[in-house]
Amino acid sequence: MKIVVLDGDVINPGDISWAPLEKLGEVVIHGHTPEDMIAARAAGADVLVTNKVPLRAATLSRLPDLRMVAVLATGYDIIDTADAAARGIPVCNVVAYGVDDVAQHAWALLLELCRRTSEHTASVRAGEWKDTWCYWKTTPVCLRGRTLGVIGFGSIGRRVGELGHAFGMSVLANCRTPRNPPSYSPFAFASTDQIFQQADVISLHCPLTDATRAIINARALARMKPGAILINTARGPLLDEAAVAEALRSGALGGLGVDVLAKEPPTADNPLLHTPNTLITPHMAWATARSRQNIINLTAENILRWQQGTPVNVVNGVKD
Ligand SMILES: NC(=O)C1=CN([C@@H]2O[C@H](COP(=O)(O)OP(=O)(O)OC[C@H]3O[C@@H](n4cnc5c(N)ncnc54)[C@H](O)[C@@H]3O)[C@@H](O)[C@H]2O)C=CC1
Ligand SMILES: O=C(O)C(=O)COP(=O)(O)O
Repeated sequence: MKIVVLDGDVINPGDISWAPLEKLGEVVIHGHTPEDMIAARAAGADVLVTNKVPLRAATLSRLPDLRMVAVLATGYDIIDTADAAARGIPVCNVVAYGVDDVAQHAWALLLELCRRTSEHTASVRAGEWKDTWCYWKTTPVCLRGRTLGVIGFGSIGRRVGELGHAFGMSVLANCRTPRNPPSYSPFAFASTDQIFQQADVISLHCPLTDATRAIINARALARMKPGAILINTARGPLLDEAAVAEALRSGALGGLGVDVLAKEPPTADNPLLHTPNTLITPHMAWATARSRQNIINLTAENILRWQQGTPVNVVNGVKD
């Protein structure tokens, strides 16, 4: 069994172990693979392991040896899963490897937008704390009593909701199939429209699909409460970035905290690089050593279960 990792550098810069994968067969690990080198590197591989190297239909058509794809992530929008299914190739993702990491990161962005600790530290360091015992550059925001809208109420969205409840917020949640409401209150399942209209804070935790692409567009922004805060730790293309930038510039949107952008790394003309009240982190919500090791462990488990004929976490319905 030959297993080829197309892009191992980000997930494992050397501080965690590939051993669980290496137990499964001959493993070749590439740091990164440009799209035009995928076919050559995949030659003879039964399993391709990818973190962010895309496997689109045109690429899959050039990989006759391929029998299984293992994604080193939860989000699998980089794979043409329908085309893989048509070729009988199962695609497996990693579920719930770092729920607390991503939820905590969403909250780090939100709390920073409400409290601006870095901005005030910079101000103090710049010598601006003088003549008075207290000052602020932006009025602090308290979240108790406000409404948190969570779009995508799976593993991460649910944890973000729990944290919202702990901060005294009412929680509204939107997902495809509303079920198993949490036990805390106030909580309600809601449509995206209700969330746009009622939430003071909106946090995105749905996958990127045709249904969710640009879910935050000019129309959605126009329905939001003036000064609402938007958090996106899911996928960049969930936002129409130009429309969000305009809403930030006009003040209609009070703050934006994102860990993901439509294009990563961003090009210099990304409109969110220059908007006010904006925090951007470089797709690192997931990246604790524990979570990265969890991904490798769970990917090895996905490959093992597929080898044994009892695949799990198959996202494109191919069961053998
Ligand atoms: N920034 C980062 O480092 C990370 C980002 N992610 C992103 O977060 C996303 C969520 O991760 P998990 O909570 O683990 O996934 P999950 O699969 O547990 O939850 C996703 C939820 O979204 C819902 N959903 C699907 N389509 C929807 C739609 N059209 N409208 C509303 N809700 C919809 C599903 O019903 C489910 O409740 C992933 O898809 C991934 O893109 C995940 C891990 C790390
Ligand atoms: O799991 C995901 O979907 C993430 O976004 C973060 O992890 P990744 O960079 O994709 O390995």
